[in-house]
Amino acid sequence: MGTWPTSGPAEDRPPGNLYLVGLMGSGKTTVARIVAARLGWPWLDTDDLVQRDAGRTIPEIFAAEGEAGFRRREHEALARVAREGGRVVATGGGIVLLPENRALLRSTGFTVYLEVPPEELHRRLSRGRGLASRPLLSVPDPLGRLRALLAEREPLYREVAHAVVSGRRGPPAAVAERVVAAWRRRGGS
Ligand SMILES: Nc1ncnc2c1ncn2[C@@H]1O[C@H](COP(=O)(O)OP(=O)(O)O)[C@@H](O)[C@H]1O
Ligand SMILES: O=C(O)C1=C[C@@H](OP(=O)(O)O)[C@@H](O)[C@H](O)C1
Ligand SMILES: [Mg+2]
Repeated sequence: MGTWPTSGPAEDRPPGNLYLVGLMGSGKTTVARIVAARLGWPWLDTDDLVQRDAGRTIPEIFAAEGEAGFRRREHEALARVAREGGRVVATGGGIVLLPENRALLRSTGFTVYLEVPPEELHRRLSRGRGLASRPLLSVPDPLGRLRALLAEREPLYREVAHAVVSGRRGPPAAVAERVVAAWRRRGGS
């Protein structure tokens, strides 16, 4: 973990972004909106940008272009957001797979890893379209897949994170408060 530029009063909207990373179901999309409301910043989700640009849903992009096509689009979305700055940014869980994305997350903002165990992710995503809307979890053993993804990605989340926050317990608003607290303490990690 490293430092992040801290010029200006603590509550100013900074030049960089506040990024949320973590596995599918860790609450990135839900928590980003609440953090943004608390800080008075705009927010966005790289998955929304990708879907808007493609004119297709994520399952449709995976079906038509494969995971590699999705990753290319996700990188383009992140690169654009990184140039603009000043937002709370929910990312997709696989954003850390590309080294160029990891470099952007390290250097263009403050990145928080929302840590949640796979069993809790599986519980959350088993409701509604949580599994069906995520192609990597549309498999016979989604919990096994989540465990495998965690083993592969956890070192990458830790590599990019300026702070690690538990997203396991409490409602989304409580998790958002932990993220805001980590952001206010930024610079010392
Ligand atoms: N702190 C939480 N406690 C319980 N459920 C949560 C929490 N945060 C998010 N969820 C639920 O988990 C599911 C996945 O959340 P989402 O924000 O889409 O995660 P991500 O963007 O990281 O995949 C949603 O149904 C959401 O309502
Ligand atoms: O972990 C992943 O590789 C993915 C996570 C998803 O976003 P969430 O993490 O918001 O579910 C979405 O980008 C896509 O289905 C791939
Ligand atoms: Mg999301």
